[in-house]
Formats: sequence, C-alpha cells, structure tokens
Amino acid sequence: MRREKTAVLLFREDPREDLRPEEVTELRGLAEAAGYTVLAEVFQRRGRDRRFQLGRGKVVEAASLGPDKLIFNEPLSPGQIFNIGKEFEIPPMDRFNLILEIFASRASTREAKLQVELARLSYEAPFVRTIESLKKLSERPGYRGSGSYDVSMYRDIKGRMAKIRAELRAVEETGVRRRERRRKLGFDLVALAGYTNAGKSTLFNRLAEEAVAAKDQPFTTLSPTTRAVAARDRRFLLTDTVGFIDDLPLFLIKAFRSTLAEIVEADLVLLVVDLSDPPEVLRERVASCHGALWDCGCYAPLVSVLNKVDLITPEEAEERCRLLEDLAPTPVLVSAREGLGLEALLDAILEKLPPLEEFLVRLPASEAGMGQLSRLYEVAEPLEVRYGEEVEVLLRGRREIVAKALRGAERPEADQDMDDRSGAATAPEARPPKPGDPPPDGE
Ligand SMILES: Nc1nc2c(ncn2[C@@H]2O[C@H](COP(=O)(O)OP(=O)(O)OP(=O)(O)O)[C@@H](O)[C@H]2O)c(=O)[nH]1
Ligand SMILES: [Mg+2]
Repeated sequence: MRREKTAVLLFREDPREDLRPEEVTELRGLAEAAGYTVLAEVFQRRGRDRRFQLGRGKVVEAASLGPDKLIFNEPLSPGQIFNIGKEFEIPPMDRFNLILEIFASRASTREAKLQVELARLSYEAPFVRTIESLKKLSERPGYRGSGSYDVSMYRDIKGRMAKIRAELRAVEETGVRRRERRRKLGFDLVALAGYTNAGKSTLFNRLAEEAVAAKDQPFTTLSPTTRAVAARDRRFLLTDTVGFIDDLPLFLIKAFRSTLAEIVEADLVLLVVDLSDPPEVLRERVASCHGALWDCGCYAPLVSVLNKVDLITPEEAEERCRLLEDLAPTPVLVSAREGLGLEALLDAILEKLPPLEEFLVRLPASEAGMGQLSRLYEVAEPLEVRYGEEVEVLLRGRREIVAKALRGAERPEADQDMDDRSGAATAPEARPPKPGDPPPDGE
C-alpha cells in the first residue's frame, strides 16, 4: 500500500489585515484534494520574512512534525523556496503548486494533460532559473526543493514548451471530433461540475455503480472519467470533471478550461454542492460555480446536487436549501458517500434530459435492412420488433439522431480513441439501397 502523504499548512497573517476563515478552509480543502493528510496548521501574525516567509521559529515548529511537504498559504518567491528547502530539508510549496498538483492528477484527456504540463512549465521556468543561479552560489549541491532540477534544465524548458504547444494544436482538433461523434451516436452527455472537494468523484462512482453500467455498449471504457450509464430506460454518458477553485491564477485558466471541455458539450450539468460548508461561504461558492460555468460557455440545464447531507441535521439542510433557493435550481439532497437520495437524483436527471420520442420504422427484410436495424439499435432503444415481409421496429430515441442513423450517412472514418463496435454492423455496402427510404415519421 502507498504511504499517505502528509503536510503542515502555514499561514501568515498580515498585521494590518485579518486572515479570512475561508482562506484556511480552502487551503485545507485543496491539500486534501491533492491527497495530503494535514498534520497541523501553523499561524503567525507578522510582516513577510524575506528568507522563510514566516519567522524561522514557526517554520522549525512545522518542520519538527516531519511532514512530506510544508504548504504555505502565501505565494513563495524562488529564493524562499530555495532557502526553506535547504534549511529544513522538507520541500515547500504554495497554493499555486498545490493547484497544479491537483490539476495534474485530475487531467484525464491528452489535451488536459498537455495544458497542465504547459502551465507548470511556464510557472516554474523563472523559479528554475533563480534556483539554478542560487545553486551555483551555494556550496551545497543536490538541492531538491521544488522538484529535482538538473542544472541545465532551464535551457530545455523553452524547447519543451514549444513542442507541447505544437502537439496541443493537433490534439484539440480530435477532441472536438470525438465529442461530435458521440453526440451523433445518440448519447446524451451529463457532466458533473462543482467546487473542489464537493464530492463529484464520489458521486460519479456511485452513479456509475448504481445505474447499471451499460456493459454491452461500446463506450464503457471511454476514459477513466467518462462512463456509459443506463438508468431506467435511458442511457447517457456521465463525465467527472476537475473542481472549481477560487481566484484561479491566470496562467492556469487554460489548463482548467481544457479539463472542462466536457461541460461545454453537456446536455445536462449536475452542479454538486457541499452542503456541509459553513453557511457564510456556501452562497459564495455556489455563485462562483455559476460564474465559472458561464465563463466557459456552458448554458446547459442544471440539476443542483446538494451533497453531504449526512454531515448536517435535517434542520440545517432545510435552512441551507432556503439560503440557496435562488442559486440552486432543481435541488436534490444526497449523500454520495452514504448513497442517500440517488433515486431522486436519477429522477431529476431523466426529467431534465432532452425528451425522447417513439418512432415506428419499417425496414426491408434484407441484409441491408438488418444493417440498418443494428445501426438503429446503437442510437435508440428498441421497444418492439416484428419480423415479416418487412421488419417493423418500434424505437425510442432522439428524432434527429434516429433520422441520421437511418440514412446511414455521416459515418466518420475509423476513429481514434473510441472502442467502436458499430463498424461491423453497417459496412458501407449494407447501407440502404434507396437513400431516405422510410423516414422516421413519429407514427
Ligand atoms: N461525509 C461525506 N463525505 C463525502 C460525501 N461525498 C464525498 N465526500 C468526501 O468528500 C471528499 C471529496 O470528495 P471527492 O468526491 O473527491 O470530491 P470532488 O468534488 O471530486 O473533488 P475534486 O476532484 O478535487 O474537485 C472525500 O473525502 C469524500 O470522501 C458525502 O456525501 N458525505
Ligand atoms: Mg474529483
């Protein structure tokens, strides 16, 4: 088993300005989201120390607990990173490094991974340069403060960044095509969004378990963060995303957006809220989620998933629902961890997805007709099939998608990263002999 990672959090309070309690909660939340167990929180009210950010004594106190990382709330300068690492032999990091670490662990697509790597390099480049020059001055070689850099690394960074940019241009294109194709094949896309640590991934796993994963469907292995789910009589793709974080540094915004591409394409967004957050930050966080959704161009309908009800009393839950009334449309109370409220959530999801219609379709009882039939099965749910001189099939699905499948057109060439078994069913020669043969008429 992997040993757990530990950290001590260090906060410097400016003598002229109190530390906001939300800042403490947020740094703790970020550290936990990055997988650290927080051993202690250390506070000091003083002006900025040039060498260590906080006073030497406070850093000694933190270091004596023996954590893997010292996490500072305030941004560290390259010099401070160098000094702290050298003096206390525990790598320091600040809020930015922490957010980068979270993004790196969450990025699931190639594009997101590249964006995160690019953000990391552009952020660290000036640090590496400073640390290299400090190293040359220092008589102690082998310093490993903010990652282990070789002395010549700065020179390589610019080259690596250029390479990543080139690869990104190629990858962005395939992402767009993949999503288009998914849509053509009749899957609705449901995306989980919300503040970091709200419980999105926990809910994702629950829903994927609960709503029988559509095993026979070709998309179950799309990516670690997208699953095909069949709930009641509806199937959809469920996608987990990286959480929103307040005051995202500018250099990270692109990386963040690319992890959110799925949200922009979604037919429905589940906005997950941690209802156990203190009431004074709750509204602010939900509002900033709306802002982030708006910023990334997501205008899909929302279901508000008010999570972690197991941590509060029913009275508190009711009070907080009222508090969020105007910000949380279609609220559903759940506990992802305990599996409470999932049925009601599925009801809400199914109600909000674009409606399905029923169609009666007649196909020739030929090889070509059978090809069409299996293609229809890919994109719509068969309710009844009668075989006679013709094949009559009653289907439920989305009108425009059924129509396209019937035409058999729009078959993109063999695709990149999708496990697509539909190709076998509709070979090009098995397409309908008469184009536009029986149109779905909603009979
Ligand atoms: N008590 C309680 N804890 C929960 C519940 N749902 C999630 N958690 C806990 O909250 C923490 C964060 O959950 P995640 O599912 O990782 O949150 P997330 O929204 O995916 O976080 P990011 O990926 O960082 O944005 C974990 O420690 C979960 O075990 C819940 O219903 N009740
Ligand atoms: Mg998550």
